Amino acid sequence: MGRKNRNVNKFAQRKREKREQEKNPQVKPSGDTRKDYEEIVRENATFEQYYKTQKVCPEEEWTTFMASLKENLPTAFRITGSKAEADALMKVISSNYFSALLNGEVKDDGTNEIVKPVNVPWYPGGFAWQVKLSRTDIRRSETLYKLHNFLVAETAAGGVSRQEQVSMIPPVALDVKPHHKVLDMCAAPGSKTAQLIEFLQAEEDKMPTGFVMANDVDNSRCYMLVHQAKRLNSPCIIITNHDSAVMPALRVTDPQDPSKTVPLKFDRVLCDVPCSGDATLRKNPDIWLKWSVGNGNNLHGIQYRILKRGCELLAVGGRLVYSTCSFNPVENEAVVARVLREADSSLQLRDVAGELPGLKYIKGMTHWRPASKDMVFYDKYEDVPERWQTVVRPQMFPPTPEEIEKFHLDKCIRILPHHQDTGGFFVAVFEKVSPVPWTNEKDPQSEKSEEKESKKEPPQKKRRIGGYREDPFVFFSGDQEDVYPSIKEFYEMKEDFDAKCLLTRCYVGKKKNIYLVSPIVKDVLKRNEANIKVINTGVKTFVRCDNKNMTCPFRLSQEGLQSIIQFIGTKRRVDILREDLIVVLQNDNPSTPPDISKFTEHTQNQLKELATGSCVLEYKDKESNLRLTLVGWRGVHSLRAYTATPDTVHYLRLLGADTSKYEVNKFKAAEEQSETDVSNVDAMKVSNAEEKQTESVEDNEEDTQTESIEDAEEAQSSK
Ligand SMILES: C[S@@+](CC[C@H](N)C(=O)[O-])C[C@H]1O[C@@H](n2cnc3c(N)ncnc32)[C@H](O)[C@@H]1O
Repeated sequence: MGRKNRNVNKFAQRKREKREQEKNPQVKPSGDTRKDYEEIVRENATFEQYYKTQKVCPEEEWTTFMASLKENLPTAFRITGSKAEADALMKVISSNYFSALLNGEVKDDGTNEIVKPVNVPWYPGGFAWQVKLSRTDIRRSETLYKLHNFLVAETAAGGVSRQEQVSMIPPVALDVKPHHKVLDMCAAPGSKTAQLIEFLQAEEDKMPTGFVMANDVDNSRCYMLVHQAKRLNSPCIIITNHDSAVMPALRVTDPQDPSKTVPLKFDRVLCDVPCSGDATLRKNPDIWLKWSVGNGNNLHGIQYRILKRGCELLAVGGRLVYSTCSFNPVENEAVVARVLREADSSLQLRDVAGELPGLKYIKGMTHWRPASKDMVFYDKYEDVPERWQTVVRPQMFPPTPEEIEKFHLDKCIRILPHHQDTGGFFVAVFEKVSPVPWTNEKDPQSEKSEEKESKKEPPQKKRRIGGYREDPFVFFSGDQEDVYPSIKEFYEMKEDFDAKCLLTRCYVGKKKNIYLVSPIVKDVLKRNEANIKVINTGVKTFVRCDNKNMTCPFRLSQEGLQSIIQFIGTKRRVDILREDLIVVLQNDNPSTPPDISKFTEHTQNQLKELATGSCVLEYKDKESNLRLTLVGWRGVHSLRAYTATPDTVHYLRLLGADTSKYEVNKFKAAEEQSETDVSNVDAMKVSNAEEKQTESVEDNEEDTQTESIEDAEEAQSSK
């Protein structure tokens, strides 16, 4: 029997498939079951019997509950970025991309009702939207081609995150602030991690003092997290690859005495655990075919162990969210109750309904009946036949009347699909009021042994982690570092910038990219080198560009600009006017950058004083407070921006400029193709296949686009 290879490189596999598909558009990429989904009979008698018995839904709502589960899932998305940027994008969406929907031009296929976009009431800032159309509906509608293009491009630029509405709840319930140390225990593919980072970075212009550690046991899925982190350009994220049930104990510098360390405890922990996923039936209809009562039973153990470890790593006074996309009380309340039972009042459930205004839900359950695979239900463990006793465990049973009083499981939140036309979801919010009794959190002896552990010598060469070779993380030694003095001089780096937070990914050889991490991230990495498997960290801040008439061999990188700009002096900054920035962005062909004579006198005067090379283009709209900062390049006679295409379009949109050259109407394109003797049907097929491909990878695949564009531009400008 062949052994399952956990370490298949899914990105490489997808790229191979993409190449295959370009040759033959009829070939479906692996995992693309969308067409099959339309053919799936959305029924499962065992599923119905199980959940009817559990009473997961009030009896009078059962028919609506089941009917809703059989419908396709609406599309939901969030607007990201700073408040001013998100406000500007909201305006653009309402006036340009929602116009067909707001004008009542789009109707629901089934009910023929007019489809209107719904603002999600409980999402902070009103930045989340839901439209009662599936992704496929939007993709296939000519009326909505602009909205579709917008969603795809803005997802790539990081202006929008497409995410199921209910999946947005845990990070909001976690209430993350910029100073929090946050652990996301089961993070991949990373939609919630992205939200955590957004909340952490809520204060524009300030580097957060907290950080997010995003962990996943699956090595290849960790690279989906790398993609998310890259979109958000954060110096405050560490991606790790551990079984979170045995997540290592980490240490940080003692703030009272920097010569010592203290255990790292997290202010916020997210346990979005692996689950049977049966509340995602609307998005994943194949679950109708394979649902079994055994799935939930089998997952209870690992869910409990992850939650328990999360509670250990949580700081006293901190908050932990446990969530699943399952309806099953064995995966939900039973896990919560099991940990509360062991916690002996050190943990308490918190009622967060008030923090999610307008969210419809039902309260957590206090009674359920575990079942074995043969669909026999049990009221107590003693009734379970011996052959099922290793599967149906005593801890899966509901709490006693005394425990019901004590645990307050009714503070858990259950969302059913018909509540607000979403998938189902379960959320429990814990607060830690004292150390958990099963660990020796107060015992200095145990802390000492942990300290010894984390003081091991760092590995001197690349480590092999889960089958992949990870490049090392090599920190600068400050002003003594060979390349830093030229960077410091060229960009007039301020004295309070800690160059020791810069790092490269090689011990020897020419440094190509220089990354930046925040001081706390650096501390965590340095103090725990020997016992954490770090997959990625740091935001690309400087990129080598030799032969460019520059006294400094490094240009700025757009990814890291936001994090470093506060430390850059005035010499390399250009205060650019709106009309000039539009000229720069609209002339985005790197081989024909706009001539300096094309700009206003205001901008030209500054450029006269600016030596050739990398610079910062700064634009501020006084009325809206919208501030854009872009990496520019002052050529001998020209000025251009160093932005990848999705970012260019994003900035043009924010500036209210014309983006029509990027708004390809694939339906018109297909028509034109059919006129040139290509079958209309075939052209549409190709176009649809390409888009399916984009959609299937957009949330998952590493974003190589920015890199390749930057490389191409670099090649151009070094000519
Ligand atoms: C429900 S998904 C998480 C979704 C993610 N939080 C998001 O919002 O995108 C569960 C994840 O848990 C990971 N996982 C499963 N067992 C794990 C373990 N023992 N430790 C850490 N991660 C685990 C899986 O690889 C999977 O990526």
